[in-house]
Amino acid sequence: KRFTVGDYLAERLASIGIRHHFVVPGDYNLVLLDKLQAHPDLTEIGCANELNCSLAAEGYARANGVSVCVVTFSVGAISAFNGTGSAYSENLPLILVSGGPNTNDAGQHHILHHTLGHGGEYSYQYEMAQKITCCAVAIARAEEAPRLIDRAIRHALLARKPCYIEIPTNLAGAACVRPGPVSAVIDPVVSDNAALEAAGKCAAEYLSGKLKPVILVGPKLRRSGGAEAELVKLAEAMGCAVAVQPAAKGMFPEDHPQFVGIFWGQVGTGAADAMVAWADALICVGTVFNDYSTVGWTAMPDIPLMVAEMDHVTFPGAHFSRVRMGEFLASLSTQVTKNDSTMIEYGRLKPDPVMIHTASRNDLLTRKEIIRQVQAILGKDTTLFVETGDSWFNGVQMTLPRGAQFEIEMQWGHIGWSIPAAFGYALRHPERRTVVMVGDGSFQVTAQEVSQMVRYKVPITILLINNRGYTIEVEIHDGSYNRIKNWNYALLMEVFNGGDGVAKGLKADTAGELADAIQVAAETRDGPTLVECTIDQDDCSRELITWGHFVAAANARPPREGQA
Ligand SMILES: C/C(NCc1cnc(C)nc1N)=C(/S)[C@H](O)COP(=O)(O)OP(=O)(O)O
Ligand SMILES: [Mg+2]
Repeated sequence: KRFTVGDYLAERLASIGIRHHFVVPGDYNLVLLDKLQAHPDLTEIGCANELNCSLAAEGYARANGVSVCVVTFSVGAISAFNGTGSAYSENLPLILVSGGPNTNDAGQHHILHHTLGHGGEYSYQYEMAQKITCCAVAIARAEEAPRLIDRAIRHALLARKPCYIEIPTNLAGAACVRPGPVSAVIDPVVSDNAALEAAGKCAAEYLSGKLKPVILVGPKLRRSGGAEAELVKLAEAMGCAVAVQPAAKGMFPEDHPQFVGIFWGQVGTGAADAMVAWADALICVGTVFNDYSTVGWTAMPDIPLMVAEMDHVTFPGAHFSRVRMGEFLASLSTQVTKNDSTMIEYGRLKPDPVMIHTASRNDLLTRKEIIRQVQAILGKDTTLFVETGDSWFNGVQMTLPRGAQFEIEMQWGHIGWSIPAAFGYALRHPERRTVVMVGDGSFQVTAQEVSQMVRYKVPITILLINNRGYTIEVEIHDGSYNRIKNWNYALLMEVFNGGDGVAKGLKADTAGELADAIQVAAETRDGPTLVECTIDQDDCSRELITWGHFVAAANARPPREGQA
């Protein structure tokens, strides 16, 4: 049997640990899909559309570390660019593979279907892909496939960013040599010893004489290839307070005695805001200070920072390249001296879930009651996905028990991300309980992927918070455009079952109905359970209103002199 370009790609994908590939077929990629499907370690997962396909791959990369999405040229890839953008901004190595035109058509003024129809060059997609990936390759001859495929995949793994591989429809089945050792693609970059040592000395200087050091954890702690264990070791060597940015929730254990809460300005939790403001030294690990995580730039640390990133460390007045985060944290934890002055009584988190009043069964459902009931089901094997919307604030306020995971897409913030992303994630982690909190507006964007959860029997609990519209936008700046057409969401499961599925769609208008629905979902392992939770349109968190005000103010800043 001839070994082909498609087989080469399949072999590489399997050898870097991918077990599921997300696809939407099209005549530019059918032969390629045959080759991928033929690989014994790869399972083909069909998606309803390419936006969902790319977002499912984004979610899979959260679980697996790397993922692949395979689409057809132009009409497919341009939708998949959105999930690729999410992977880029969320630092996830998603491999975007697109079928491409037959190599005989380029430069012949042939007008091809699915393309812009000008009969000219067909490199526009590859050029667009270069903007949203760390490495884009378009294979023009089978002989160059191994070099280009290996280069793209290695770049993605090292940079923790998506890459792009374009394979013409008539090359997927062309003869190709077999891949060499996979170590050539996956071997990590290690620190430069001299830089590592110098960075350690600089850190000791930065910390010496400081009275109140605090560690601030950001999302790139995990996204940089996981230095979470080293971070706990450093924190325990110092004994100081540890605050966590909202997009990093769950990356430091919340039951740890040094955890002081989520640092999100005045909408954070516990003592985090006060402790970060009080610190005289901040060790920032994988932090991202964007407009949303700083509450419209109102919650920015105002002291000189020490920042550890995936492959460099910076201090006030010093920068050290090729210092890997994990190695730096590990070496630092052997050098620092204990300084637990920030572990004051005020900082110790009180588990506040008990503070929420328990509604009686017939009470109309409220946001707080939903939080209370979801908090009660969080366990060591739960992963909670929180969608853009008030679900961000509801989820951030929950307390994660040891082992519970939290997934949020706070940099890209694409409403609807959570449905396909949770689907991709749960395929890779069938042993975990995946729970999604998603608003009605977001759900309407990618609802089709629930049918794939039914098809692949993925046990996900979807808590759809129906507050009749785009409430985040209402709090930022209201208008008619924030109203949406209400659906009968619970009935959708009948539609998605299509006569042969068994998934359940339940409606919860009262506290009792929610409790019953959560119980049904907990017992359902052979497919998703959708619970439509009805709450009042104005029942949103105080934090959303505060945050919305400051984000609106940041958006409204007048143009600078000469910009108007
Ligand atoms: C429309 C938009 N953001 C703008 C937006 C528009 N388009 C995409 C793809 N992503 C986005 N974030 C947002 S946050 C809605 O309030 C979400 O509504 P919903 O899911 O219903 O949640 P809440 O009611 O809790 O806000
Ligand atoms: Mg809503």
